[in-house]
Amino acid sequence: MSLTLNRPDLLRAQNFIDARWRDGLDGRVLAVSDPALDLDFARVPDSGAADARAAVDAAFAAGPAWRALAPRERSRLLRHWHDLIMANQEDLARLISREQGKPLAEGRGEVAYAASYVEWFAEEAVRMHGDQIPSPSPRRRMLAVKEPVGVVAAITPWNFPAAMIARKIAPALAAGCTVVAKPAEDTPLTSLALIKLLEEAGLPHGVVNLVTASRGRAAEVVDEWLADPRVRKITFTGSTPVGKHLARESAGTLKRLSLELGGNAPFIVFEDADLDAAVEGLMAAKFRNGGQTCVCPNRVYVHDRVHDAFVGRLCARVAALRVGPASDPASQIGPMINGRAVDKIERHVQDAQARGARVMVGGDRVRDEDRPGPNYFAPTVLVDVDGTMACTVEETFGPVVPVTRFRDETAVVALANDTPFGLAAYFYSRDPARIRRVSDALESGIVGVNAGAIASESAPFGGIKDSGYGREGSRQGLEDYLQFKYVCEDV
Ligand SMILES: NC(=O)c1ccc[n+]([C@@H]2O[C@H](COP(=O)([O-])OP(=O)(O)OC[C@H]3O[C@@H](n4cnc5c(N)ncnc54)[C@H](O)[C@@H]3O)[C@@H](O)[C@H]2O)c1
Ligand SMILES: O=C[C@H](O)CS(=O)(=O)O
Repeated sequence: MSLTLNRPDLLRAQNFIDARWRDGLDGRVLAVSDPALDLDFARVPDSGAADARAAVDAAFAAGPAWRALAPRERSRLLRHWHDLIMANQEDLARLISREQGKPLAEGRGEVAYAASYVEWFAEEAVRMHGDQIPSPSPRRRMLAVKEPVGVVAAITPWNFPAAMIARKIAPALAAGCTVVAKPAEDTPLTSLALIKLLEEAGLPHGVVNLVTASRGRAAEVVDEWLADPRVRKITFTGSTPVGKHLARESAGTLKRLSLELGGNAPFIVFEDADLDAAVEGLMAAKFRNGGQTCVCPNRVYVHDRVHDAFVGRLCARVAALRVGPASDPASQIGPMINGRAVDKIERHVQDAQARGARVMVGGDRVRDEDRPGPNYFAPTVLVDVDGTMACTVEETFGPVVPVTRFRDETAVVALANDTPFGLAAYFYSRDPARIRRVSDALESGIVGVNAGAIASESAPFGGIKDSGYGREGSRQGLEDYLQFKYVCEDV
């Protein structure tokens, strides 16, 4: 099925380096597949080290002029980019849904979410205030000046192909940095379209450069950036193993790092919770993007006293979810990104069942005339889940809700924290003292209290422990692209 765009020129097939759209230097190409049918529908360059080097050459050369540009001018470019993104929201949503699989309504929502980061940092660009330090002597002037870190390498995942790259490029540009970027091999088209719009917004030559590469050549491209001393920062969103690899390999040139990694979020329903609110919060947090979200609940703990009532209401809502392709406006759960993802989800469900869990809803792949592709999995609720099961230890990254009973607050908080990860955690309670206790005790970068939809450009997004470090969005998000210079002047 062809991809219909109001602006066909937003479907790009080349890298963007030094303000030129160009093929990969060795001519190799990467097919882009539609997860709904597992069929290739587009081609982009399968870039290598030479393309990566050319991107850094351009970004490094563009650095001084971009850094010297008045912050208000950088802000104006970002505001124009924001306006162009929103003016092309439908086309960008279609690209997201086609290459990533999420329902079109979610694609539209992601475009607006991505644009909100661009708008936020258009506003922050003119607020990069340093400090004048009180001097011990009238002859001495002491300043703490904020300066851009320099060339930034941005590497992004497939699950939010617009939002993840927008929330890296926008603060980098606001801070006065230049950028080389590589999107995930499954979803390069959205990033390329966003760069096309950034070019139209007036991006100067070399300020942002994007190369695409296959999974097999991603390391070749990124290793080039890791070894290049001109690259001063890596901002990465993706799996923890790759994040740890980048941290190790960037040590040679002591780059700054922002790592937004994997998660294993607990979702706790206490006996005093508003059960309807908790069900709606779980539905919002769990089934966004079919569960392919780093902050989605991966473990659900429900107090024994309300377990059966909660599970009954939850199962009714989950059973009603419609699974299907983005081309069906009624779809609420799209295909998973690829066969590897579906295999992992199936492995988690079968492992849980083998260890004693019961399937209340779903539990299997879905494939029929309405869902002809191989990448659909039914929204699933498991009960009698325990900590020996893979679905509670590993990030499932799919539409599976594993439910465990608990009776004691201290014990359930210990369970919630019993993971190497620490990105997001959620709980529902109407007891103010408990809300304070549990918010303080949970080991995660983000805590949702009686709230399932927590993402916002104005909040510091990021994790602790094996979920990484650094923050994206908020005032803090700009600091990751800045460094202090202490100026001490005797007059
Ligand atoms: N914390 C967050 O904000 C956040 C957001 C989205 C996804 N994630 C995590 O990402 C994972 C799923 O995304 P994914 O499958 O794209 O992750 P991934 O780590 O496999 O890939 C992420 C990016 O890294 C690149 N990459 C892969 N191997 C590489 C290597 N050896 N060297 C250099 N680059 C390499 C990929 O091409 C891609 O662009 C999940 O664990 C999810 O939790 C985290
Ligand atoms: O998948 C990870 C994303 O960062 C989630 S969110 O869109 O920022 O909530």
